[in-house]
Amino acid sequence: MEQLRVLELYSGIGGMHYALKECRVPALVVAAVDVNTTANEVYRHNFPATPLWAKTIEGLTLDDFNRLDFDMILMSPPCQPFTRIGLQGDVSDPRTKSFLYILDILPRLAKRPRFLLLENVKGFETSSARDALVKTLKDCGYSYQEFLLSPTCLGIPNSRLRYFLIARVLPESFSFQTTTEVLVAFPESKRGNSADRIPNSAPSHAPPQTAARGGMRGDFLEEEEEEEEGEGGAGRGMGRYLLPPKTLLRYALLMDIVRPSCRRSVCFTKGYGHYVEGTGSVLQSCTDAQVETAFAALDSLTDEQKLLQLSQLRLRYFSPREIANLMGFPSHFSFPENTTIKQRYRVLGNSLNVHVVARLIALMVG
Ligand SMILES: C[S@@+](CC[C@H](N)C(=O)[O-])C[C@H]1O[C@@H](n2cnc3c(N)ncnc32)[C@H](O)[C@@H]1O
Repeated sequence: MEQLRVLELYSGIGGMHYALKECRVPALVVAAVDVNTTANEVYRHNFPATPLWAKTIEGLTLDDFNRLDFDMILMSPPCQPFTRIGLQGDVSDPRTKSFLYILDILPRLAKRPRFLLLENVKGFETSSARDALVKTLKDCGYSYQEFLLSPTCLGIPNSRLRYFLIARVLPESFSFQTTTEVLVAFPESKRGNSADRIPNSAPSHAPPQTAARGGMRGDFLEEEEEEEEGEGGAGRGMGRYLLPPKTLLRYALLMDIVRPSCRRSVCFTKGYGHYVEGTGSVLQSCTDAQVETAFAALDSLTDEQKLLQLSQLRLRYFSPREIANLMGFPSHFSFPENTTIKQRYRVLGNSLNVHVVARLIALMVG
């Protein structure tokens, strides 16, 4: 296959770019576009050779698009207009404007891209934005398939249920039978191509199949460096991720606690490390202690006693590196030194599972 020219829209920290590399399709990202300064710094740090356009998508003209002469669009438009906890502003939310602009540009391009992949949150599938996308694709002569997939379906111990759509320009056809239903698992390829083999052959940080057996330890977690910790355990090593006393007291009962041997964790979102409820799991780093004992009769204790009891578990946040591991970022992915921990959580929370998208790209082009 000749090298595909890929346009990465809403590029963030480059989750799509890593997925493209992982699936080993000969491809070149001809431009990545995003307005977020922090995300762009991380992107540039990891992909210094890729042209990064730090501007709004609505700011690109039809000529700009045509000059890029691309074969594939990979995109993750902002998801807030479609989330359950958002206001579900859908197409009337100003954050959907750039996406509608892309739909307006697509039929007017000098050359229709052969492939298109979109990622968004669960909820997008029932939106008017999705209806507009599907209508545009049909009008422009694409076949498409929609999915709701979580990394757990690849044996990765992290939930992140997301909507995906892959499209291919007719008369080219997909290697699997498309359906109008939203698929919740990867379909079997009729061509017996490489889509199913990606996680085995790719140089990924953690082969999902071993993760399914071994839990998080070894494959996803960083070493605990106890000797580096300062007073109270909140030193420079992993101790810096310990939950502060205030958080322990206020939110202990609301947290999703996992042990290193666990094969699950909840979706990490952009507020992780800052807000506790519903933003991601916390890790019980001392496994000698029992959760049941630490939580026993908490109501009857003074704050001081509660803290003493809860601190046996050594509950800590997953580090940004660990979250990147769970999201399938390769071990050579890194952050610029000046990116704060809070910024790291934010941009990771906005990103995607690289292994899931790698599979989808392989399925799309296969
Ligand atoms: C869901 S995140 C995409 C994350 C990306 N796939 C990754 O792996 O990090 C959406 C991104 O779109 C960017 N964005 C939102 N509106 C934009 C616009 N109008 N033009 C360009 N970028 C935009 C945000 O800055 C954010 O980084």
